[in-house]
Amino acid sequence: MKFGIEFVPNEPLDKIAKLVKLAEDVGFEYAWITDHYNNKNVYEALALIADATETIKLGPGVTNPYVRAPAITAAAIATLDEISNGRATLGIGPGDKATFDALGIEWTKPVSTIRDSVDVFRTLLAGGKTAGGAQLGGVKAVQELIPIYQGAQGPKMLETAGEIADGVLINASNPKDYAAAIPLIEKGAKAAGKALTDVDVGAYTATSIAADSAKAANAAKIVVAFIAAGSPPPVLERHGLPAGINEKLGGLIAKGDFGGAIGAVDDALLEAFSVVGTPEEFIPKIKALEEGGVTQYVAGSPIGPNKEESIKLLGEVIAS
Ligand SMILES: C[C@H](OP(=O)(O)OC[C@@H](O)[C@@H](O)[C@@H](O)Cn1c2nc(=O)[nH]c(=O)c-2cc2ccc(O)cc21)C(=O)N[C@@H](CCC(=O)N[C@@H](CCC(=O)O)C(=O)O)C(=O)O
Repeated sequence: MKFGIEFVPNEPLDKIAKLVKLAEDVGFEYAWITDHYNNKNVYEALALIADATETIKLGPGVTNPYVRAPAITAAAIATLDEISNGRATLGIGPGDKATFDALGIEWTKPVSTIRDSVDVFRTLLAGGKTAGGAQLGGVKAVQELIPIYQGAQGPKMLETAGEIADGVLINASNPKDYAAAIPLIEKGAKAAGKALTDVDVGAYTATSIAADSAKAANAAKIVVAFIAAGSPPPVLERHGLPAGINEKLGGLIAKGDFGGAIGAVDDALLEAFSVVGTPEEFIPKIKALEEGGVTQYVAGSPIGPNKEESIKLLGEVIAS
């Protein structure tokens, strides 16, 4: 199992860079930085992280082909690859409607848009020219392939990821979600003449680890509340959760009653939408994901009550 870690660039970037260096030191292989317009810029964050680290692979987890033209993303990732001495990875996803509504961007045909953007990335990153005549010049044409990972959850997106991407990053924390996703990824991989083993299946989880189990669980509750609120009925059914819990949590969140939302998150919701506990409790949970076909465990927000402590504890899990 490979290990990755996610950071949201909404805190001081020098602090994030130090935490990524710590993650590298304890054995993490990938650092994924989220990309939302209302946070700090993903590429400036990645440049600082590249400068602070030596071996960890790093990239947006995930950007999208709507807020930046694919050629701009290709130039940004080629630049990151140059300044990180060949450690760049590119995570690309369809983004979300709320973001594009806020930015006045029309969000159409996400599957074909992702597919077309990956074509542009591969052409430009290999030093080629697109049909429209775009070509990277100022950055070293990247000879070796920069791995392209696709953020995906819907069935069509999962199948497309299996077909066109080197990896997939799935916002899910429970083996039941991978039991549903992996056959779709495999179908897409086979359509491209690949095997499932050619695709790095990344579990982009809501992680919270601490020496004290209850503290770990409590730190995850607000994140789980948001995930559950955004989960469609079929996902609730998959996890045996009560119908309407998404609306209930969504209502509490919408009126700013975060205490009420946290209070409504029980063990069943934690089990469905996060991986929480002590290092000893983590090991079988990660094993279960690995047996379910996950090949990269990505420790996503909140990571734990104290990020630095939690990264060190995850290092114990990686070493086990
Ligand atoms: C578009 C959507 O795809 P989805 O994969 O479910 O999108 C949910 C998320 O993956 C998407 O919002 C991501 O951008 C969210 N996301 C992030 N989004 C961000 O904006 N920033 C991030 O940092 C970020 C990180 C991230 C990490 C992992 C991850 O899995 C997702 C992440 C969907 O509805 N897909 C359906 C329908 C697709 C569809 O619209 N099909 C149409 C159009 C077909 C066409 O496009 O040609 C049709 O069939 O007619 C499907 O896959 O079946």
